[in-house]
Amino acid sequence: MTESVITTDAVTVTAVDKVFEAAAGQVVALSGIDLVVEPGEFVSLIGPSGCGKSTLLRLIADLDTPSSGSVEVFGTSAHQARVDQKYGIAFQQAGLLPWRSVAANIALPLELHGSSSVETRERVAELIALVGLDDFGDRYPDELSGGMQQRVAIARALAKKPELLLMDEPFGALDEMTREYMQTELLRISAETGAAVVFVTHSIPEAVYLSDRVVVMSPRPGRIAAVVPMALGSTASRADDLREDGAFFEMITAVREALHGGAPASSARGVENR
Ligand SMILES: Nc1ncnc2c1ncn2[C@@H]1O[C@H](COP(=O)(O)OP(=O)(O)OP(=O)(O)O)[C@@H](O)[C@H]1O
Repeated sequence: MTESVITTDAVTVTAVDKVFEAAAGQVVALSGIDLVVEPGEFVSLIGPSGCGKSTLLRLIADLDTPSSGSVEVFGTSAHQARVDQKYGIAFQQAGLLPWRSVAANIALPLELHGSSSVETRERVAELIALVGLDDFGDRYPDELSGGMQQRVAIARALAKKPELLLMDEPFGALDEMTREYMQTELLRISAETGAAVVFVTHSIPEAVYLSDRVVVMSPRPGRIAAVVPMALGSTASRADDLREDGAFFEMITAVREALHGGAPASSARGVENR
């Protein structure tokens, strides 16, 4: 007799449409979206400006609801997953509270969830070490660089040990060197925590470097045009020198061609080749 192992997807998006009622009429932001993200998998969403990347992430995060179709997170509704704090979320702006220290910012979700002060202190110390901010726990956000602020935001998102991280251009405001460094750090952190990640980006190399699969979207209405698997080995084993590897450039070309419907072409509006 063979044993069957039942695994629950991290994210299951089924036949999702999203229509906004705007003053100028209806905007069909998403149409017929089907997407499954496996536990521990790193999936990036890329596509031209306005193709619905942020809208899709917001539906997964239960910050908005689909017009039709369904979104499940670890087998429950997106709403229930939010209530159960099954995911952490990080945006382009770190969104830290300026009057709270680094440690107190990271502690916030734990305090809101009623963790004891001993538990909170121990978990905050673990998280500060995880994101490499030892010695900065007592500092305030305005004393930190942009990259350090994003580390705090990532630590805060991980506070409740979520098995899913939702990230909307978290490194978009960083300079190129800091951005590459943070990408490598994010892969280390996601390997250490085992969390699945859904990551919105405008950068093709960023999507390629980070992802197991890159989801390429097309606009008006926002659809999934292609899903490109990255033949670059496990994300946990990727290091900086991958950026100079021929296989890396091949994957960049594959994503760029998918963005242009298979034809080699110049850059799509809102998508960066750097
Ligand atoms: N609250 C809203 N009301 C009306 N229209 C909206 C709303 N939110 C998004 N849209 C529209 O839905 C479409 C998709 O927007 P969304 O922000 O998801 O795109 P995006 O791919 O993340 O864009 P960008 O790359 O520029 O951030 C756009 O046409 C946008 O104008």
